Amino acid sequence: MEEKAKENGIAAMAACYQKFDPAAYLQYNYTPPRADFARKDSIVPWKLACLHRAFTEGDVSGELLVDIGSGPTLYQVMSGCEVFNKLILTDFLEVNRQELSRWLQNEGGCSLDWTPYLEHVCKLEGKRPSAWQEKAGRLRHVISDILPVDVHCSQPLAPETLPLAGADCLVSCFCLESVSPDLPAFTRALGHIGKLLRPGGHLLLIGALGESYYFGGPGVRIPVVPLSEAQVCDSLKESGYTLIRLEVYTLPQDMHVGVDDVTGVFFAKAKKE
Ligand SMILES: C[S@@+](CC[C@H](N)C(=O)[O-])C[C@H]1O[C@@H](n2cnc3c(N)ncnc32)[C@H](O)[C@@H]1O
Ligand SMILES: O=[N+]([O-])c1ccc2c(c1)CN[C@@H](CO)C2
Repeated sequence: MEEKAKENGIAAMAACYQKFDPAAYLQYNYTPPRADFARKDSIVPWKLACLHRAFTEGDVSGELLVDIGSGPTLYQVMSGCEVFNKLILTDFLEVNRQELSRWLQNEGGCSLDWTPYLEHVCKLEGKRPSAWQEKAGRLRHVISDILPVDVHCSQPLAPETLPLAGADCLVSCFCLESVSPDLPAFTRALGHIGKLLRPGGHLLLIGALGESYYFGGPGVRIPVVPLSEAQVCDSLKESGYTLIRLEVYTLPQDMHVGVDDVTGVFFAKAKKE
């Protein structure tokens, strides 16, 4: 595809995000039924279990963890914050970075109460749920920056952000396929973020399968690259990763809540070659 068409597709996606509504997005995806800690088949507990296992099975280590496309959410780093001493959150939109900063400053005004998430991850770690306050304190202690990011740039973060060797681990959830105009752009973005990762570092990637759109707020319809498992595996391989594990969650009927047409969620643990 010639350069102008690529640029137009990326610009169109950026325009879609100008009306993204963090509070609505959190309401749609991070409250019951999709985030129901009493249900074994709820999506968020499944994601937290995948992340807990991936961060604690012994092969992931280092100093710096970077979350690409954090949005207004924190669940994705609640296990990783126990393994890394420095954590950088990133997002394309200031409204999301501001939502994260409000939580970090602990001065109220957050759109979602993360306590049930912190309690659930404590339980996964064999701690009593009331240890959630220590976990919140650990998370606030290790988050060093909340920075702008653009995965369509060959350098998604400002160059001085990372040590020369790169990050030791990346996590990215529901970002690349939700911000790319097509599959080639998704694969290019995967390559761009891979350059932030040191050789031998790990990528933990969560994303939507079979999704063609989602609502990022009332009436804010955002197109998504509909991915299959095979396409995820091919894109990882093409972008210089070795796949360690791919897990798939298929949505039960009552997890379809009218905010998207996602059919499944994938969790990939991969290593940069
Ligand atoms: C579907 S949300 C995912 C949020 C969160 N990671 C989660 O797990 O729910 C997609 C995020 O990608 C961000 N985004 C949009 N364009 C982007 C770009 N070009 N590069 C990086 N992130 C982008 C949006 O601001 C939004 O926060
Ligand atoms: O069920 N979930 O936990 C969940 C969380 C976030 C998102 C989805 C599902 C599906 N749509 C994506 C945007 O492409 C965002």
